[in-house]
Amino acid sequence: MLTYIDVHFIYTLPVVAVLALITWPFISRLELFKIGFVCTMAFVYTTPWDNYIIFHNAWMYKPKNILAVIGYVPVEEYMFFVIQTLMTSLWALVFTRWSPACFNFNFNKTSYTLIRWIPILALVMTTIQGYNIAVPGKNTFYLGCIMWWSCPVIMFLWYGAGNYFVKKSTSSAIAVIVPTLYLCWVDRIALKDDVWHINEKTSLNIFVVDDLPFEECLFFLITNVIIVLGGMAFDKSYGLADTYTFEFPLRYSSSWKYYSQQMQQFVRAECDMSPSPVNDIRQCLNVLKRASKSFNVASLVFPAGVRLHLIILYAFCRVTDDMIDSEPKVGVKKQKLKLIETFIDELFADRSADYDVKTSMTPRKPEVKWEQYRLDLTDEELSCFRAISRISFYLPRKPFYELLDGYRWDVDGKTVQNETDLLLYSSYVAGSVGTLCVYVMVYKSGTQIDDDKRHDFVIGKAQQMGQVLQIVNISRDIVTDSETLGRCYVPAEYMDNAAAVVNTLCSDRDPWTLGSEKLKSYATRMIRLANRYQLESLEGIRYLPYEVRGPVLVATDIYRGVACAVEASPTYPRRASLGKWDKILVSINSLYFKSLKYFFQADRCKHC
Ligand SMILES: CC(C)=CCC/C(C)=C/CC/C(C)=C/CC/C(C)=C/[C@@H]1[C@@H](COP(=O)(O)OP(=O)(O)O)[C@]1(C)CC/C=C(\C)CC/C=C(\C)CCC=C(C)C
Repeated sequence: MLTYIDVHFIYTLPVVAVLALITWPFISRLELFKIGFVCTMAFVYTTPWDNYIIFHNAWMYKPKNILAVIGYVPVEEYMFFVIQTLMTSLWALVFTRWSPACFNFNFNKTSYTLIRWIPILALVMTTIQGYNIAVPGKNTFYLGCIMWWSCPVIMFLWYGAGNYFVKKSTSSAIAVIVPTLYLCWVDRIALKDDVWHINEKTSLNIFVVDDLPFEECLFFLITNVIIVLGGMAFDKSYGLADTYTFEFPLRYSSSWKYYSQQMQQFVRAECDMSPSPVNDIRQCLNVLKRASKSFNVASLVFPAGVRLHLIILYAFCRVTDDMIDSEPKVGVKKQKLKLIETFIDELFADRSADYDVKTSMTPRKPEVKWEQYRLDLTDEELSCFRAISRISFYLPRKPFYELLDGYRWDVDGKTVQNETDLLLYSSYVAGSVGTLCVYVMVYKSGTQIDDDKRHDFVIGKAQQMGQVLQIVNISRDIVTDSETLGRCYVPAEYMDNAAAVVNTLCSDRDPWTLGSEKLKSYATRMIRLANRYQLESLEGIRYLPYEVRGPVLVATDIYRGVACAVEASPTYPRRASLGKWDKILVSINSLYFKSLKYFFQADRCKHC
């Protein structure tokens, strides 16, 4: 004989536990706030209704099957409000987190208005109808109570997030239907075992399957719609703030100003906003997808806001790097470099120091003279420039100028004489990127590194990590750098006859004549150099916001997998890479297991 608490121990809590195990790496501060808020609202909104309905005997419990009663409701039922909300929210997280929120915005005014208002009209009528038929003692009582109780809250949520819910209809449907079917199945077991009993006098006595009244199915369906819609209301609001950084300038914090901004984000119809930032982000994502499978996969595990801004940062770095690399004429290369430099000067014209950032209440839009860029850039490049200009207010200027120093190195055709040169070049083009990634992750997680010593320590490690990845990149690309760019980053000190080898790689562009063995020996030596710094650089991870520690490890481990592929190959591979499944396995291992190490002793910093 089952009791109510048995139902939780056997059927609901284990499912929540499994879902929590699957989703914990994705539960960022914002996600935690969202789930906590939806659970609290579910509890507060359902408690009076449930007391009212049990008071009117719509359903009842045998005293021996429950632990205790508060008001008219068993404690296990109060637990149910929270457990169901947790279960459905975690399940929904698995299905709804993968595409950037802004891609689900509806910019068509007519369809937006129809999708917003027609269901609201229907819900108003259903509320009134529900109120009329919810007469205690009548067989429409339970149905009527569900109708008048649920419709107002759906109406409210639909106003802000209905269009978003519709745009994401497939994942919304999976998020709602699966937990509904599961809870109906559990309900049927409990009803059969008489854990609770639905009063035939206040129910329609229509059964969806034997022993399962229609109202019970409707109840689970509607409550799951409310939970999923509630979660999506947050996703849409967060998405608006991530996309329209100047219109919604406050980042996540527990302050009334932020909550009020969030309310504005919730009610704001995205069709009243410009679609241009979203189109730019789409272009940025195309750049990432085309250029780097590794970072594309890794980006998926970052919290949504961090991910979006990392994509923008990646795309800007990628297109500027390509602008220089893909141009054969040195003169034009120099002009392009100048153009990028002018843009960076304009972006950071208001800064007084290298690491001065503008994160105050209303970040100033940088004054960029777009006409010259419209003339000289492709549409895709222009999109990436516009996108970075929307997030540059919280980024420091120094790393951008370091990136320029790296590009200048290439334009000037400087050679890499020794490992010191290799490390310097790598710190310019990738150490700088590491610093910028830290600023994105800290700002978008709503945290800050207050302590100067700790800031310097973390930035140092991020730069080191960038250098490590760049050296791996160079070890992998000896052949492509030579064939496509006529360039060599292998330190001359590694070569027996440096002038001849550099000539073969840079002028003849014929790397294979050096022999696979020699190429592999250069690569292996550089990878050994990278390995020397790699472990050290990982020490910085534990001081990053907790929600990005696992994802950073995924990004760096996937990328470092390339080094293993080079080392494991018997000959020098043309372009070593990890297969799709290897990337997935590395991600799972880094996210769920290896990252655990960085969650402990986070505050015992030996170095700062
Ligand atoms: C997840 C995600 C989207 C991350 C984006 C990271 C980012 C902004 C990368 C910019 C990459 C870029 C195009 C830079 C221009 C210079 C360059 C070519 C650098 C090389 C990158 C390789 O990119 P590529 O497009 O060639 O990729 P494929 O090889 O084709 O797959 C680099 C090797 C640099 C990469 C360096 C980083 C990502 C910095 C790593 C450091 C951190 C994430 C900070 C970690 C923090 C601590 C405290 C350790």
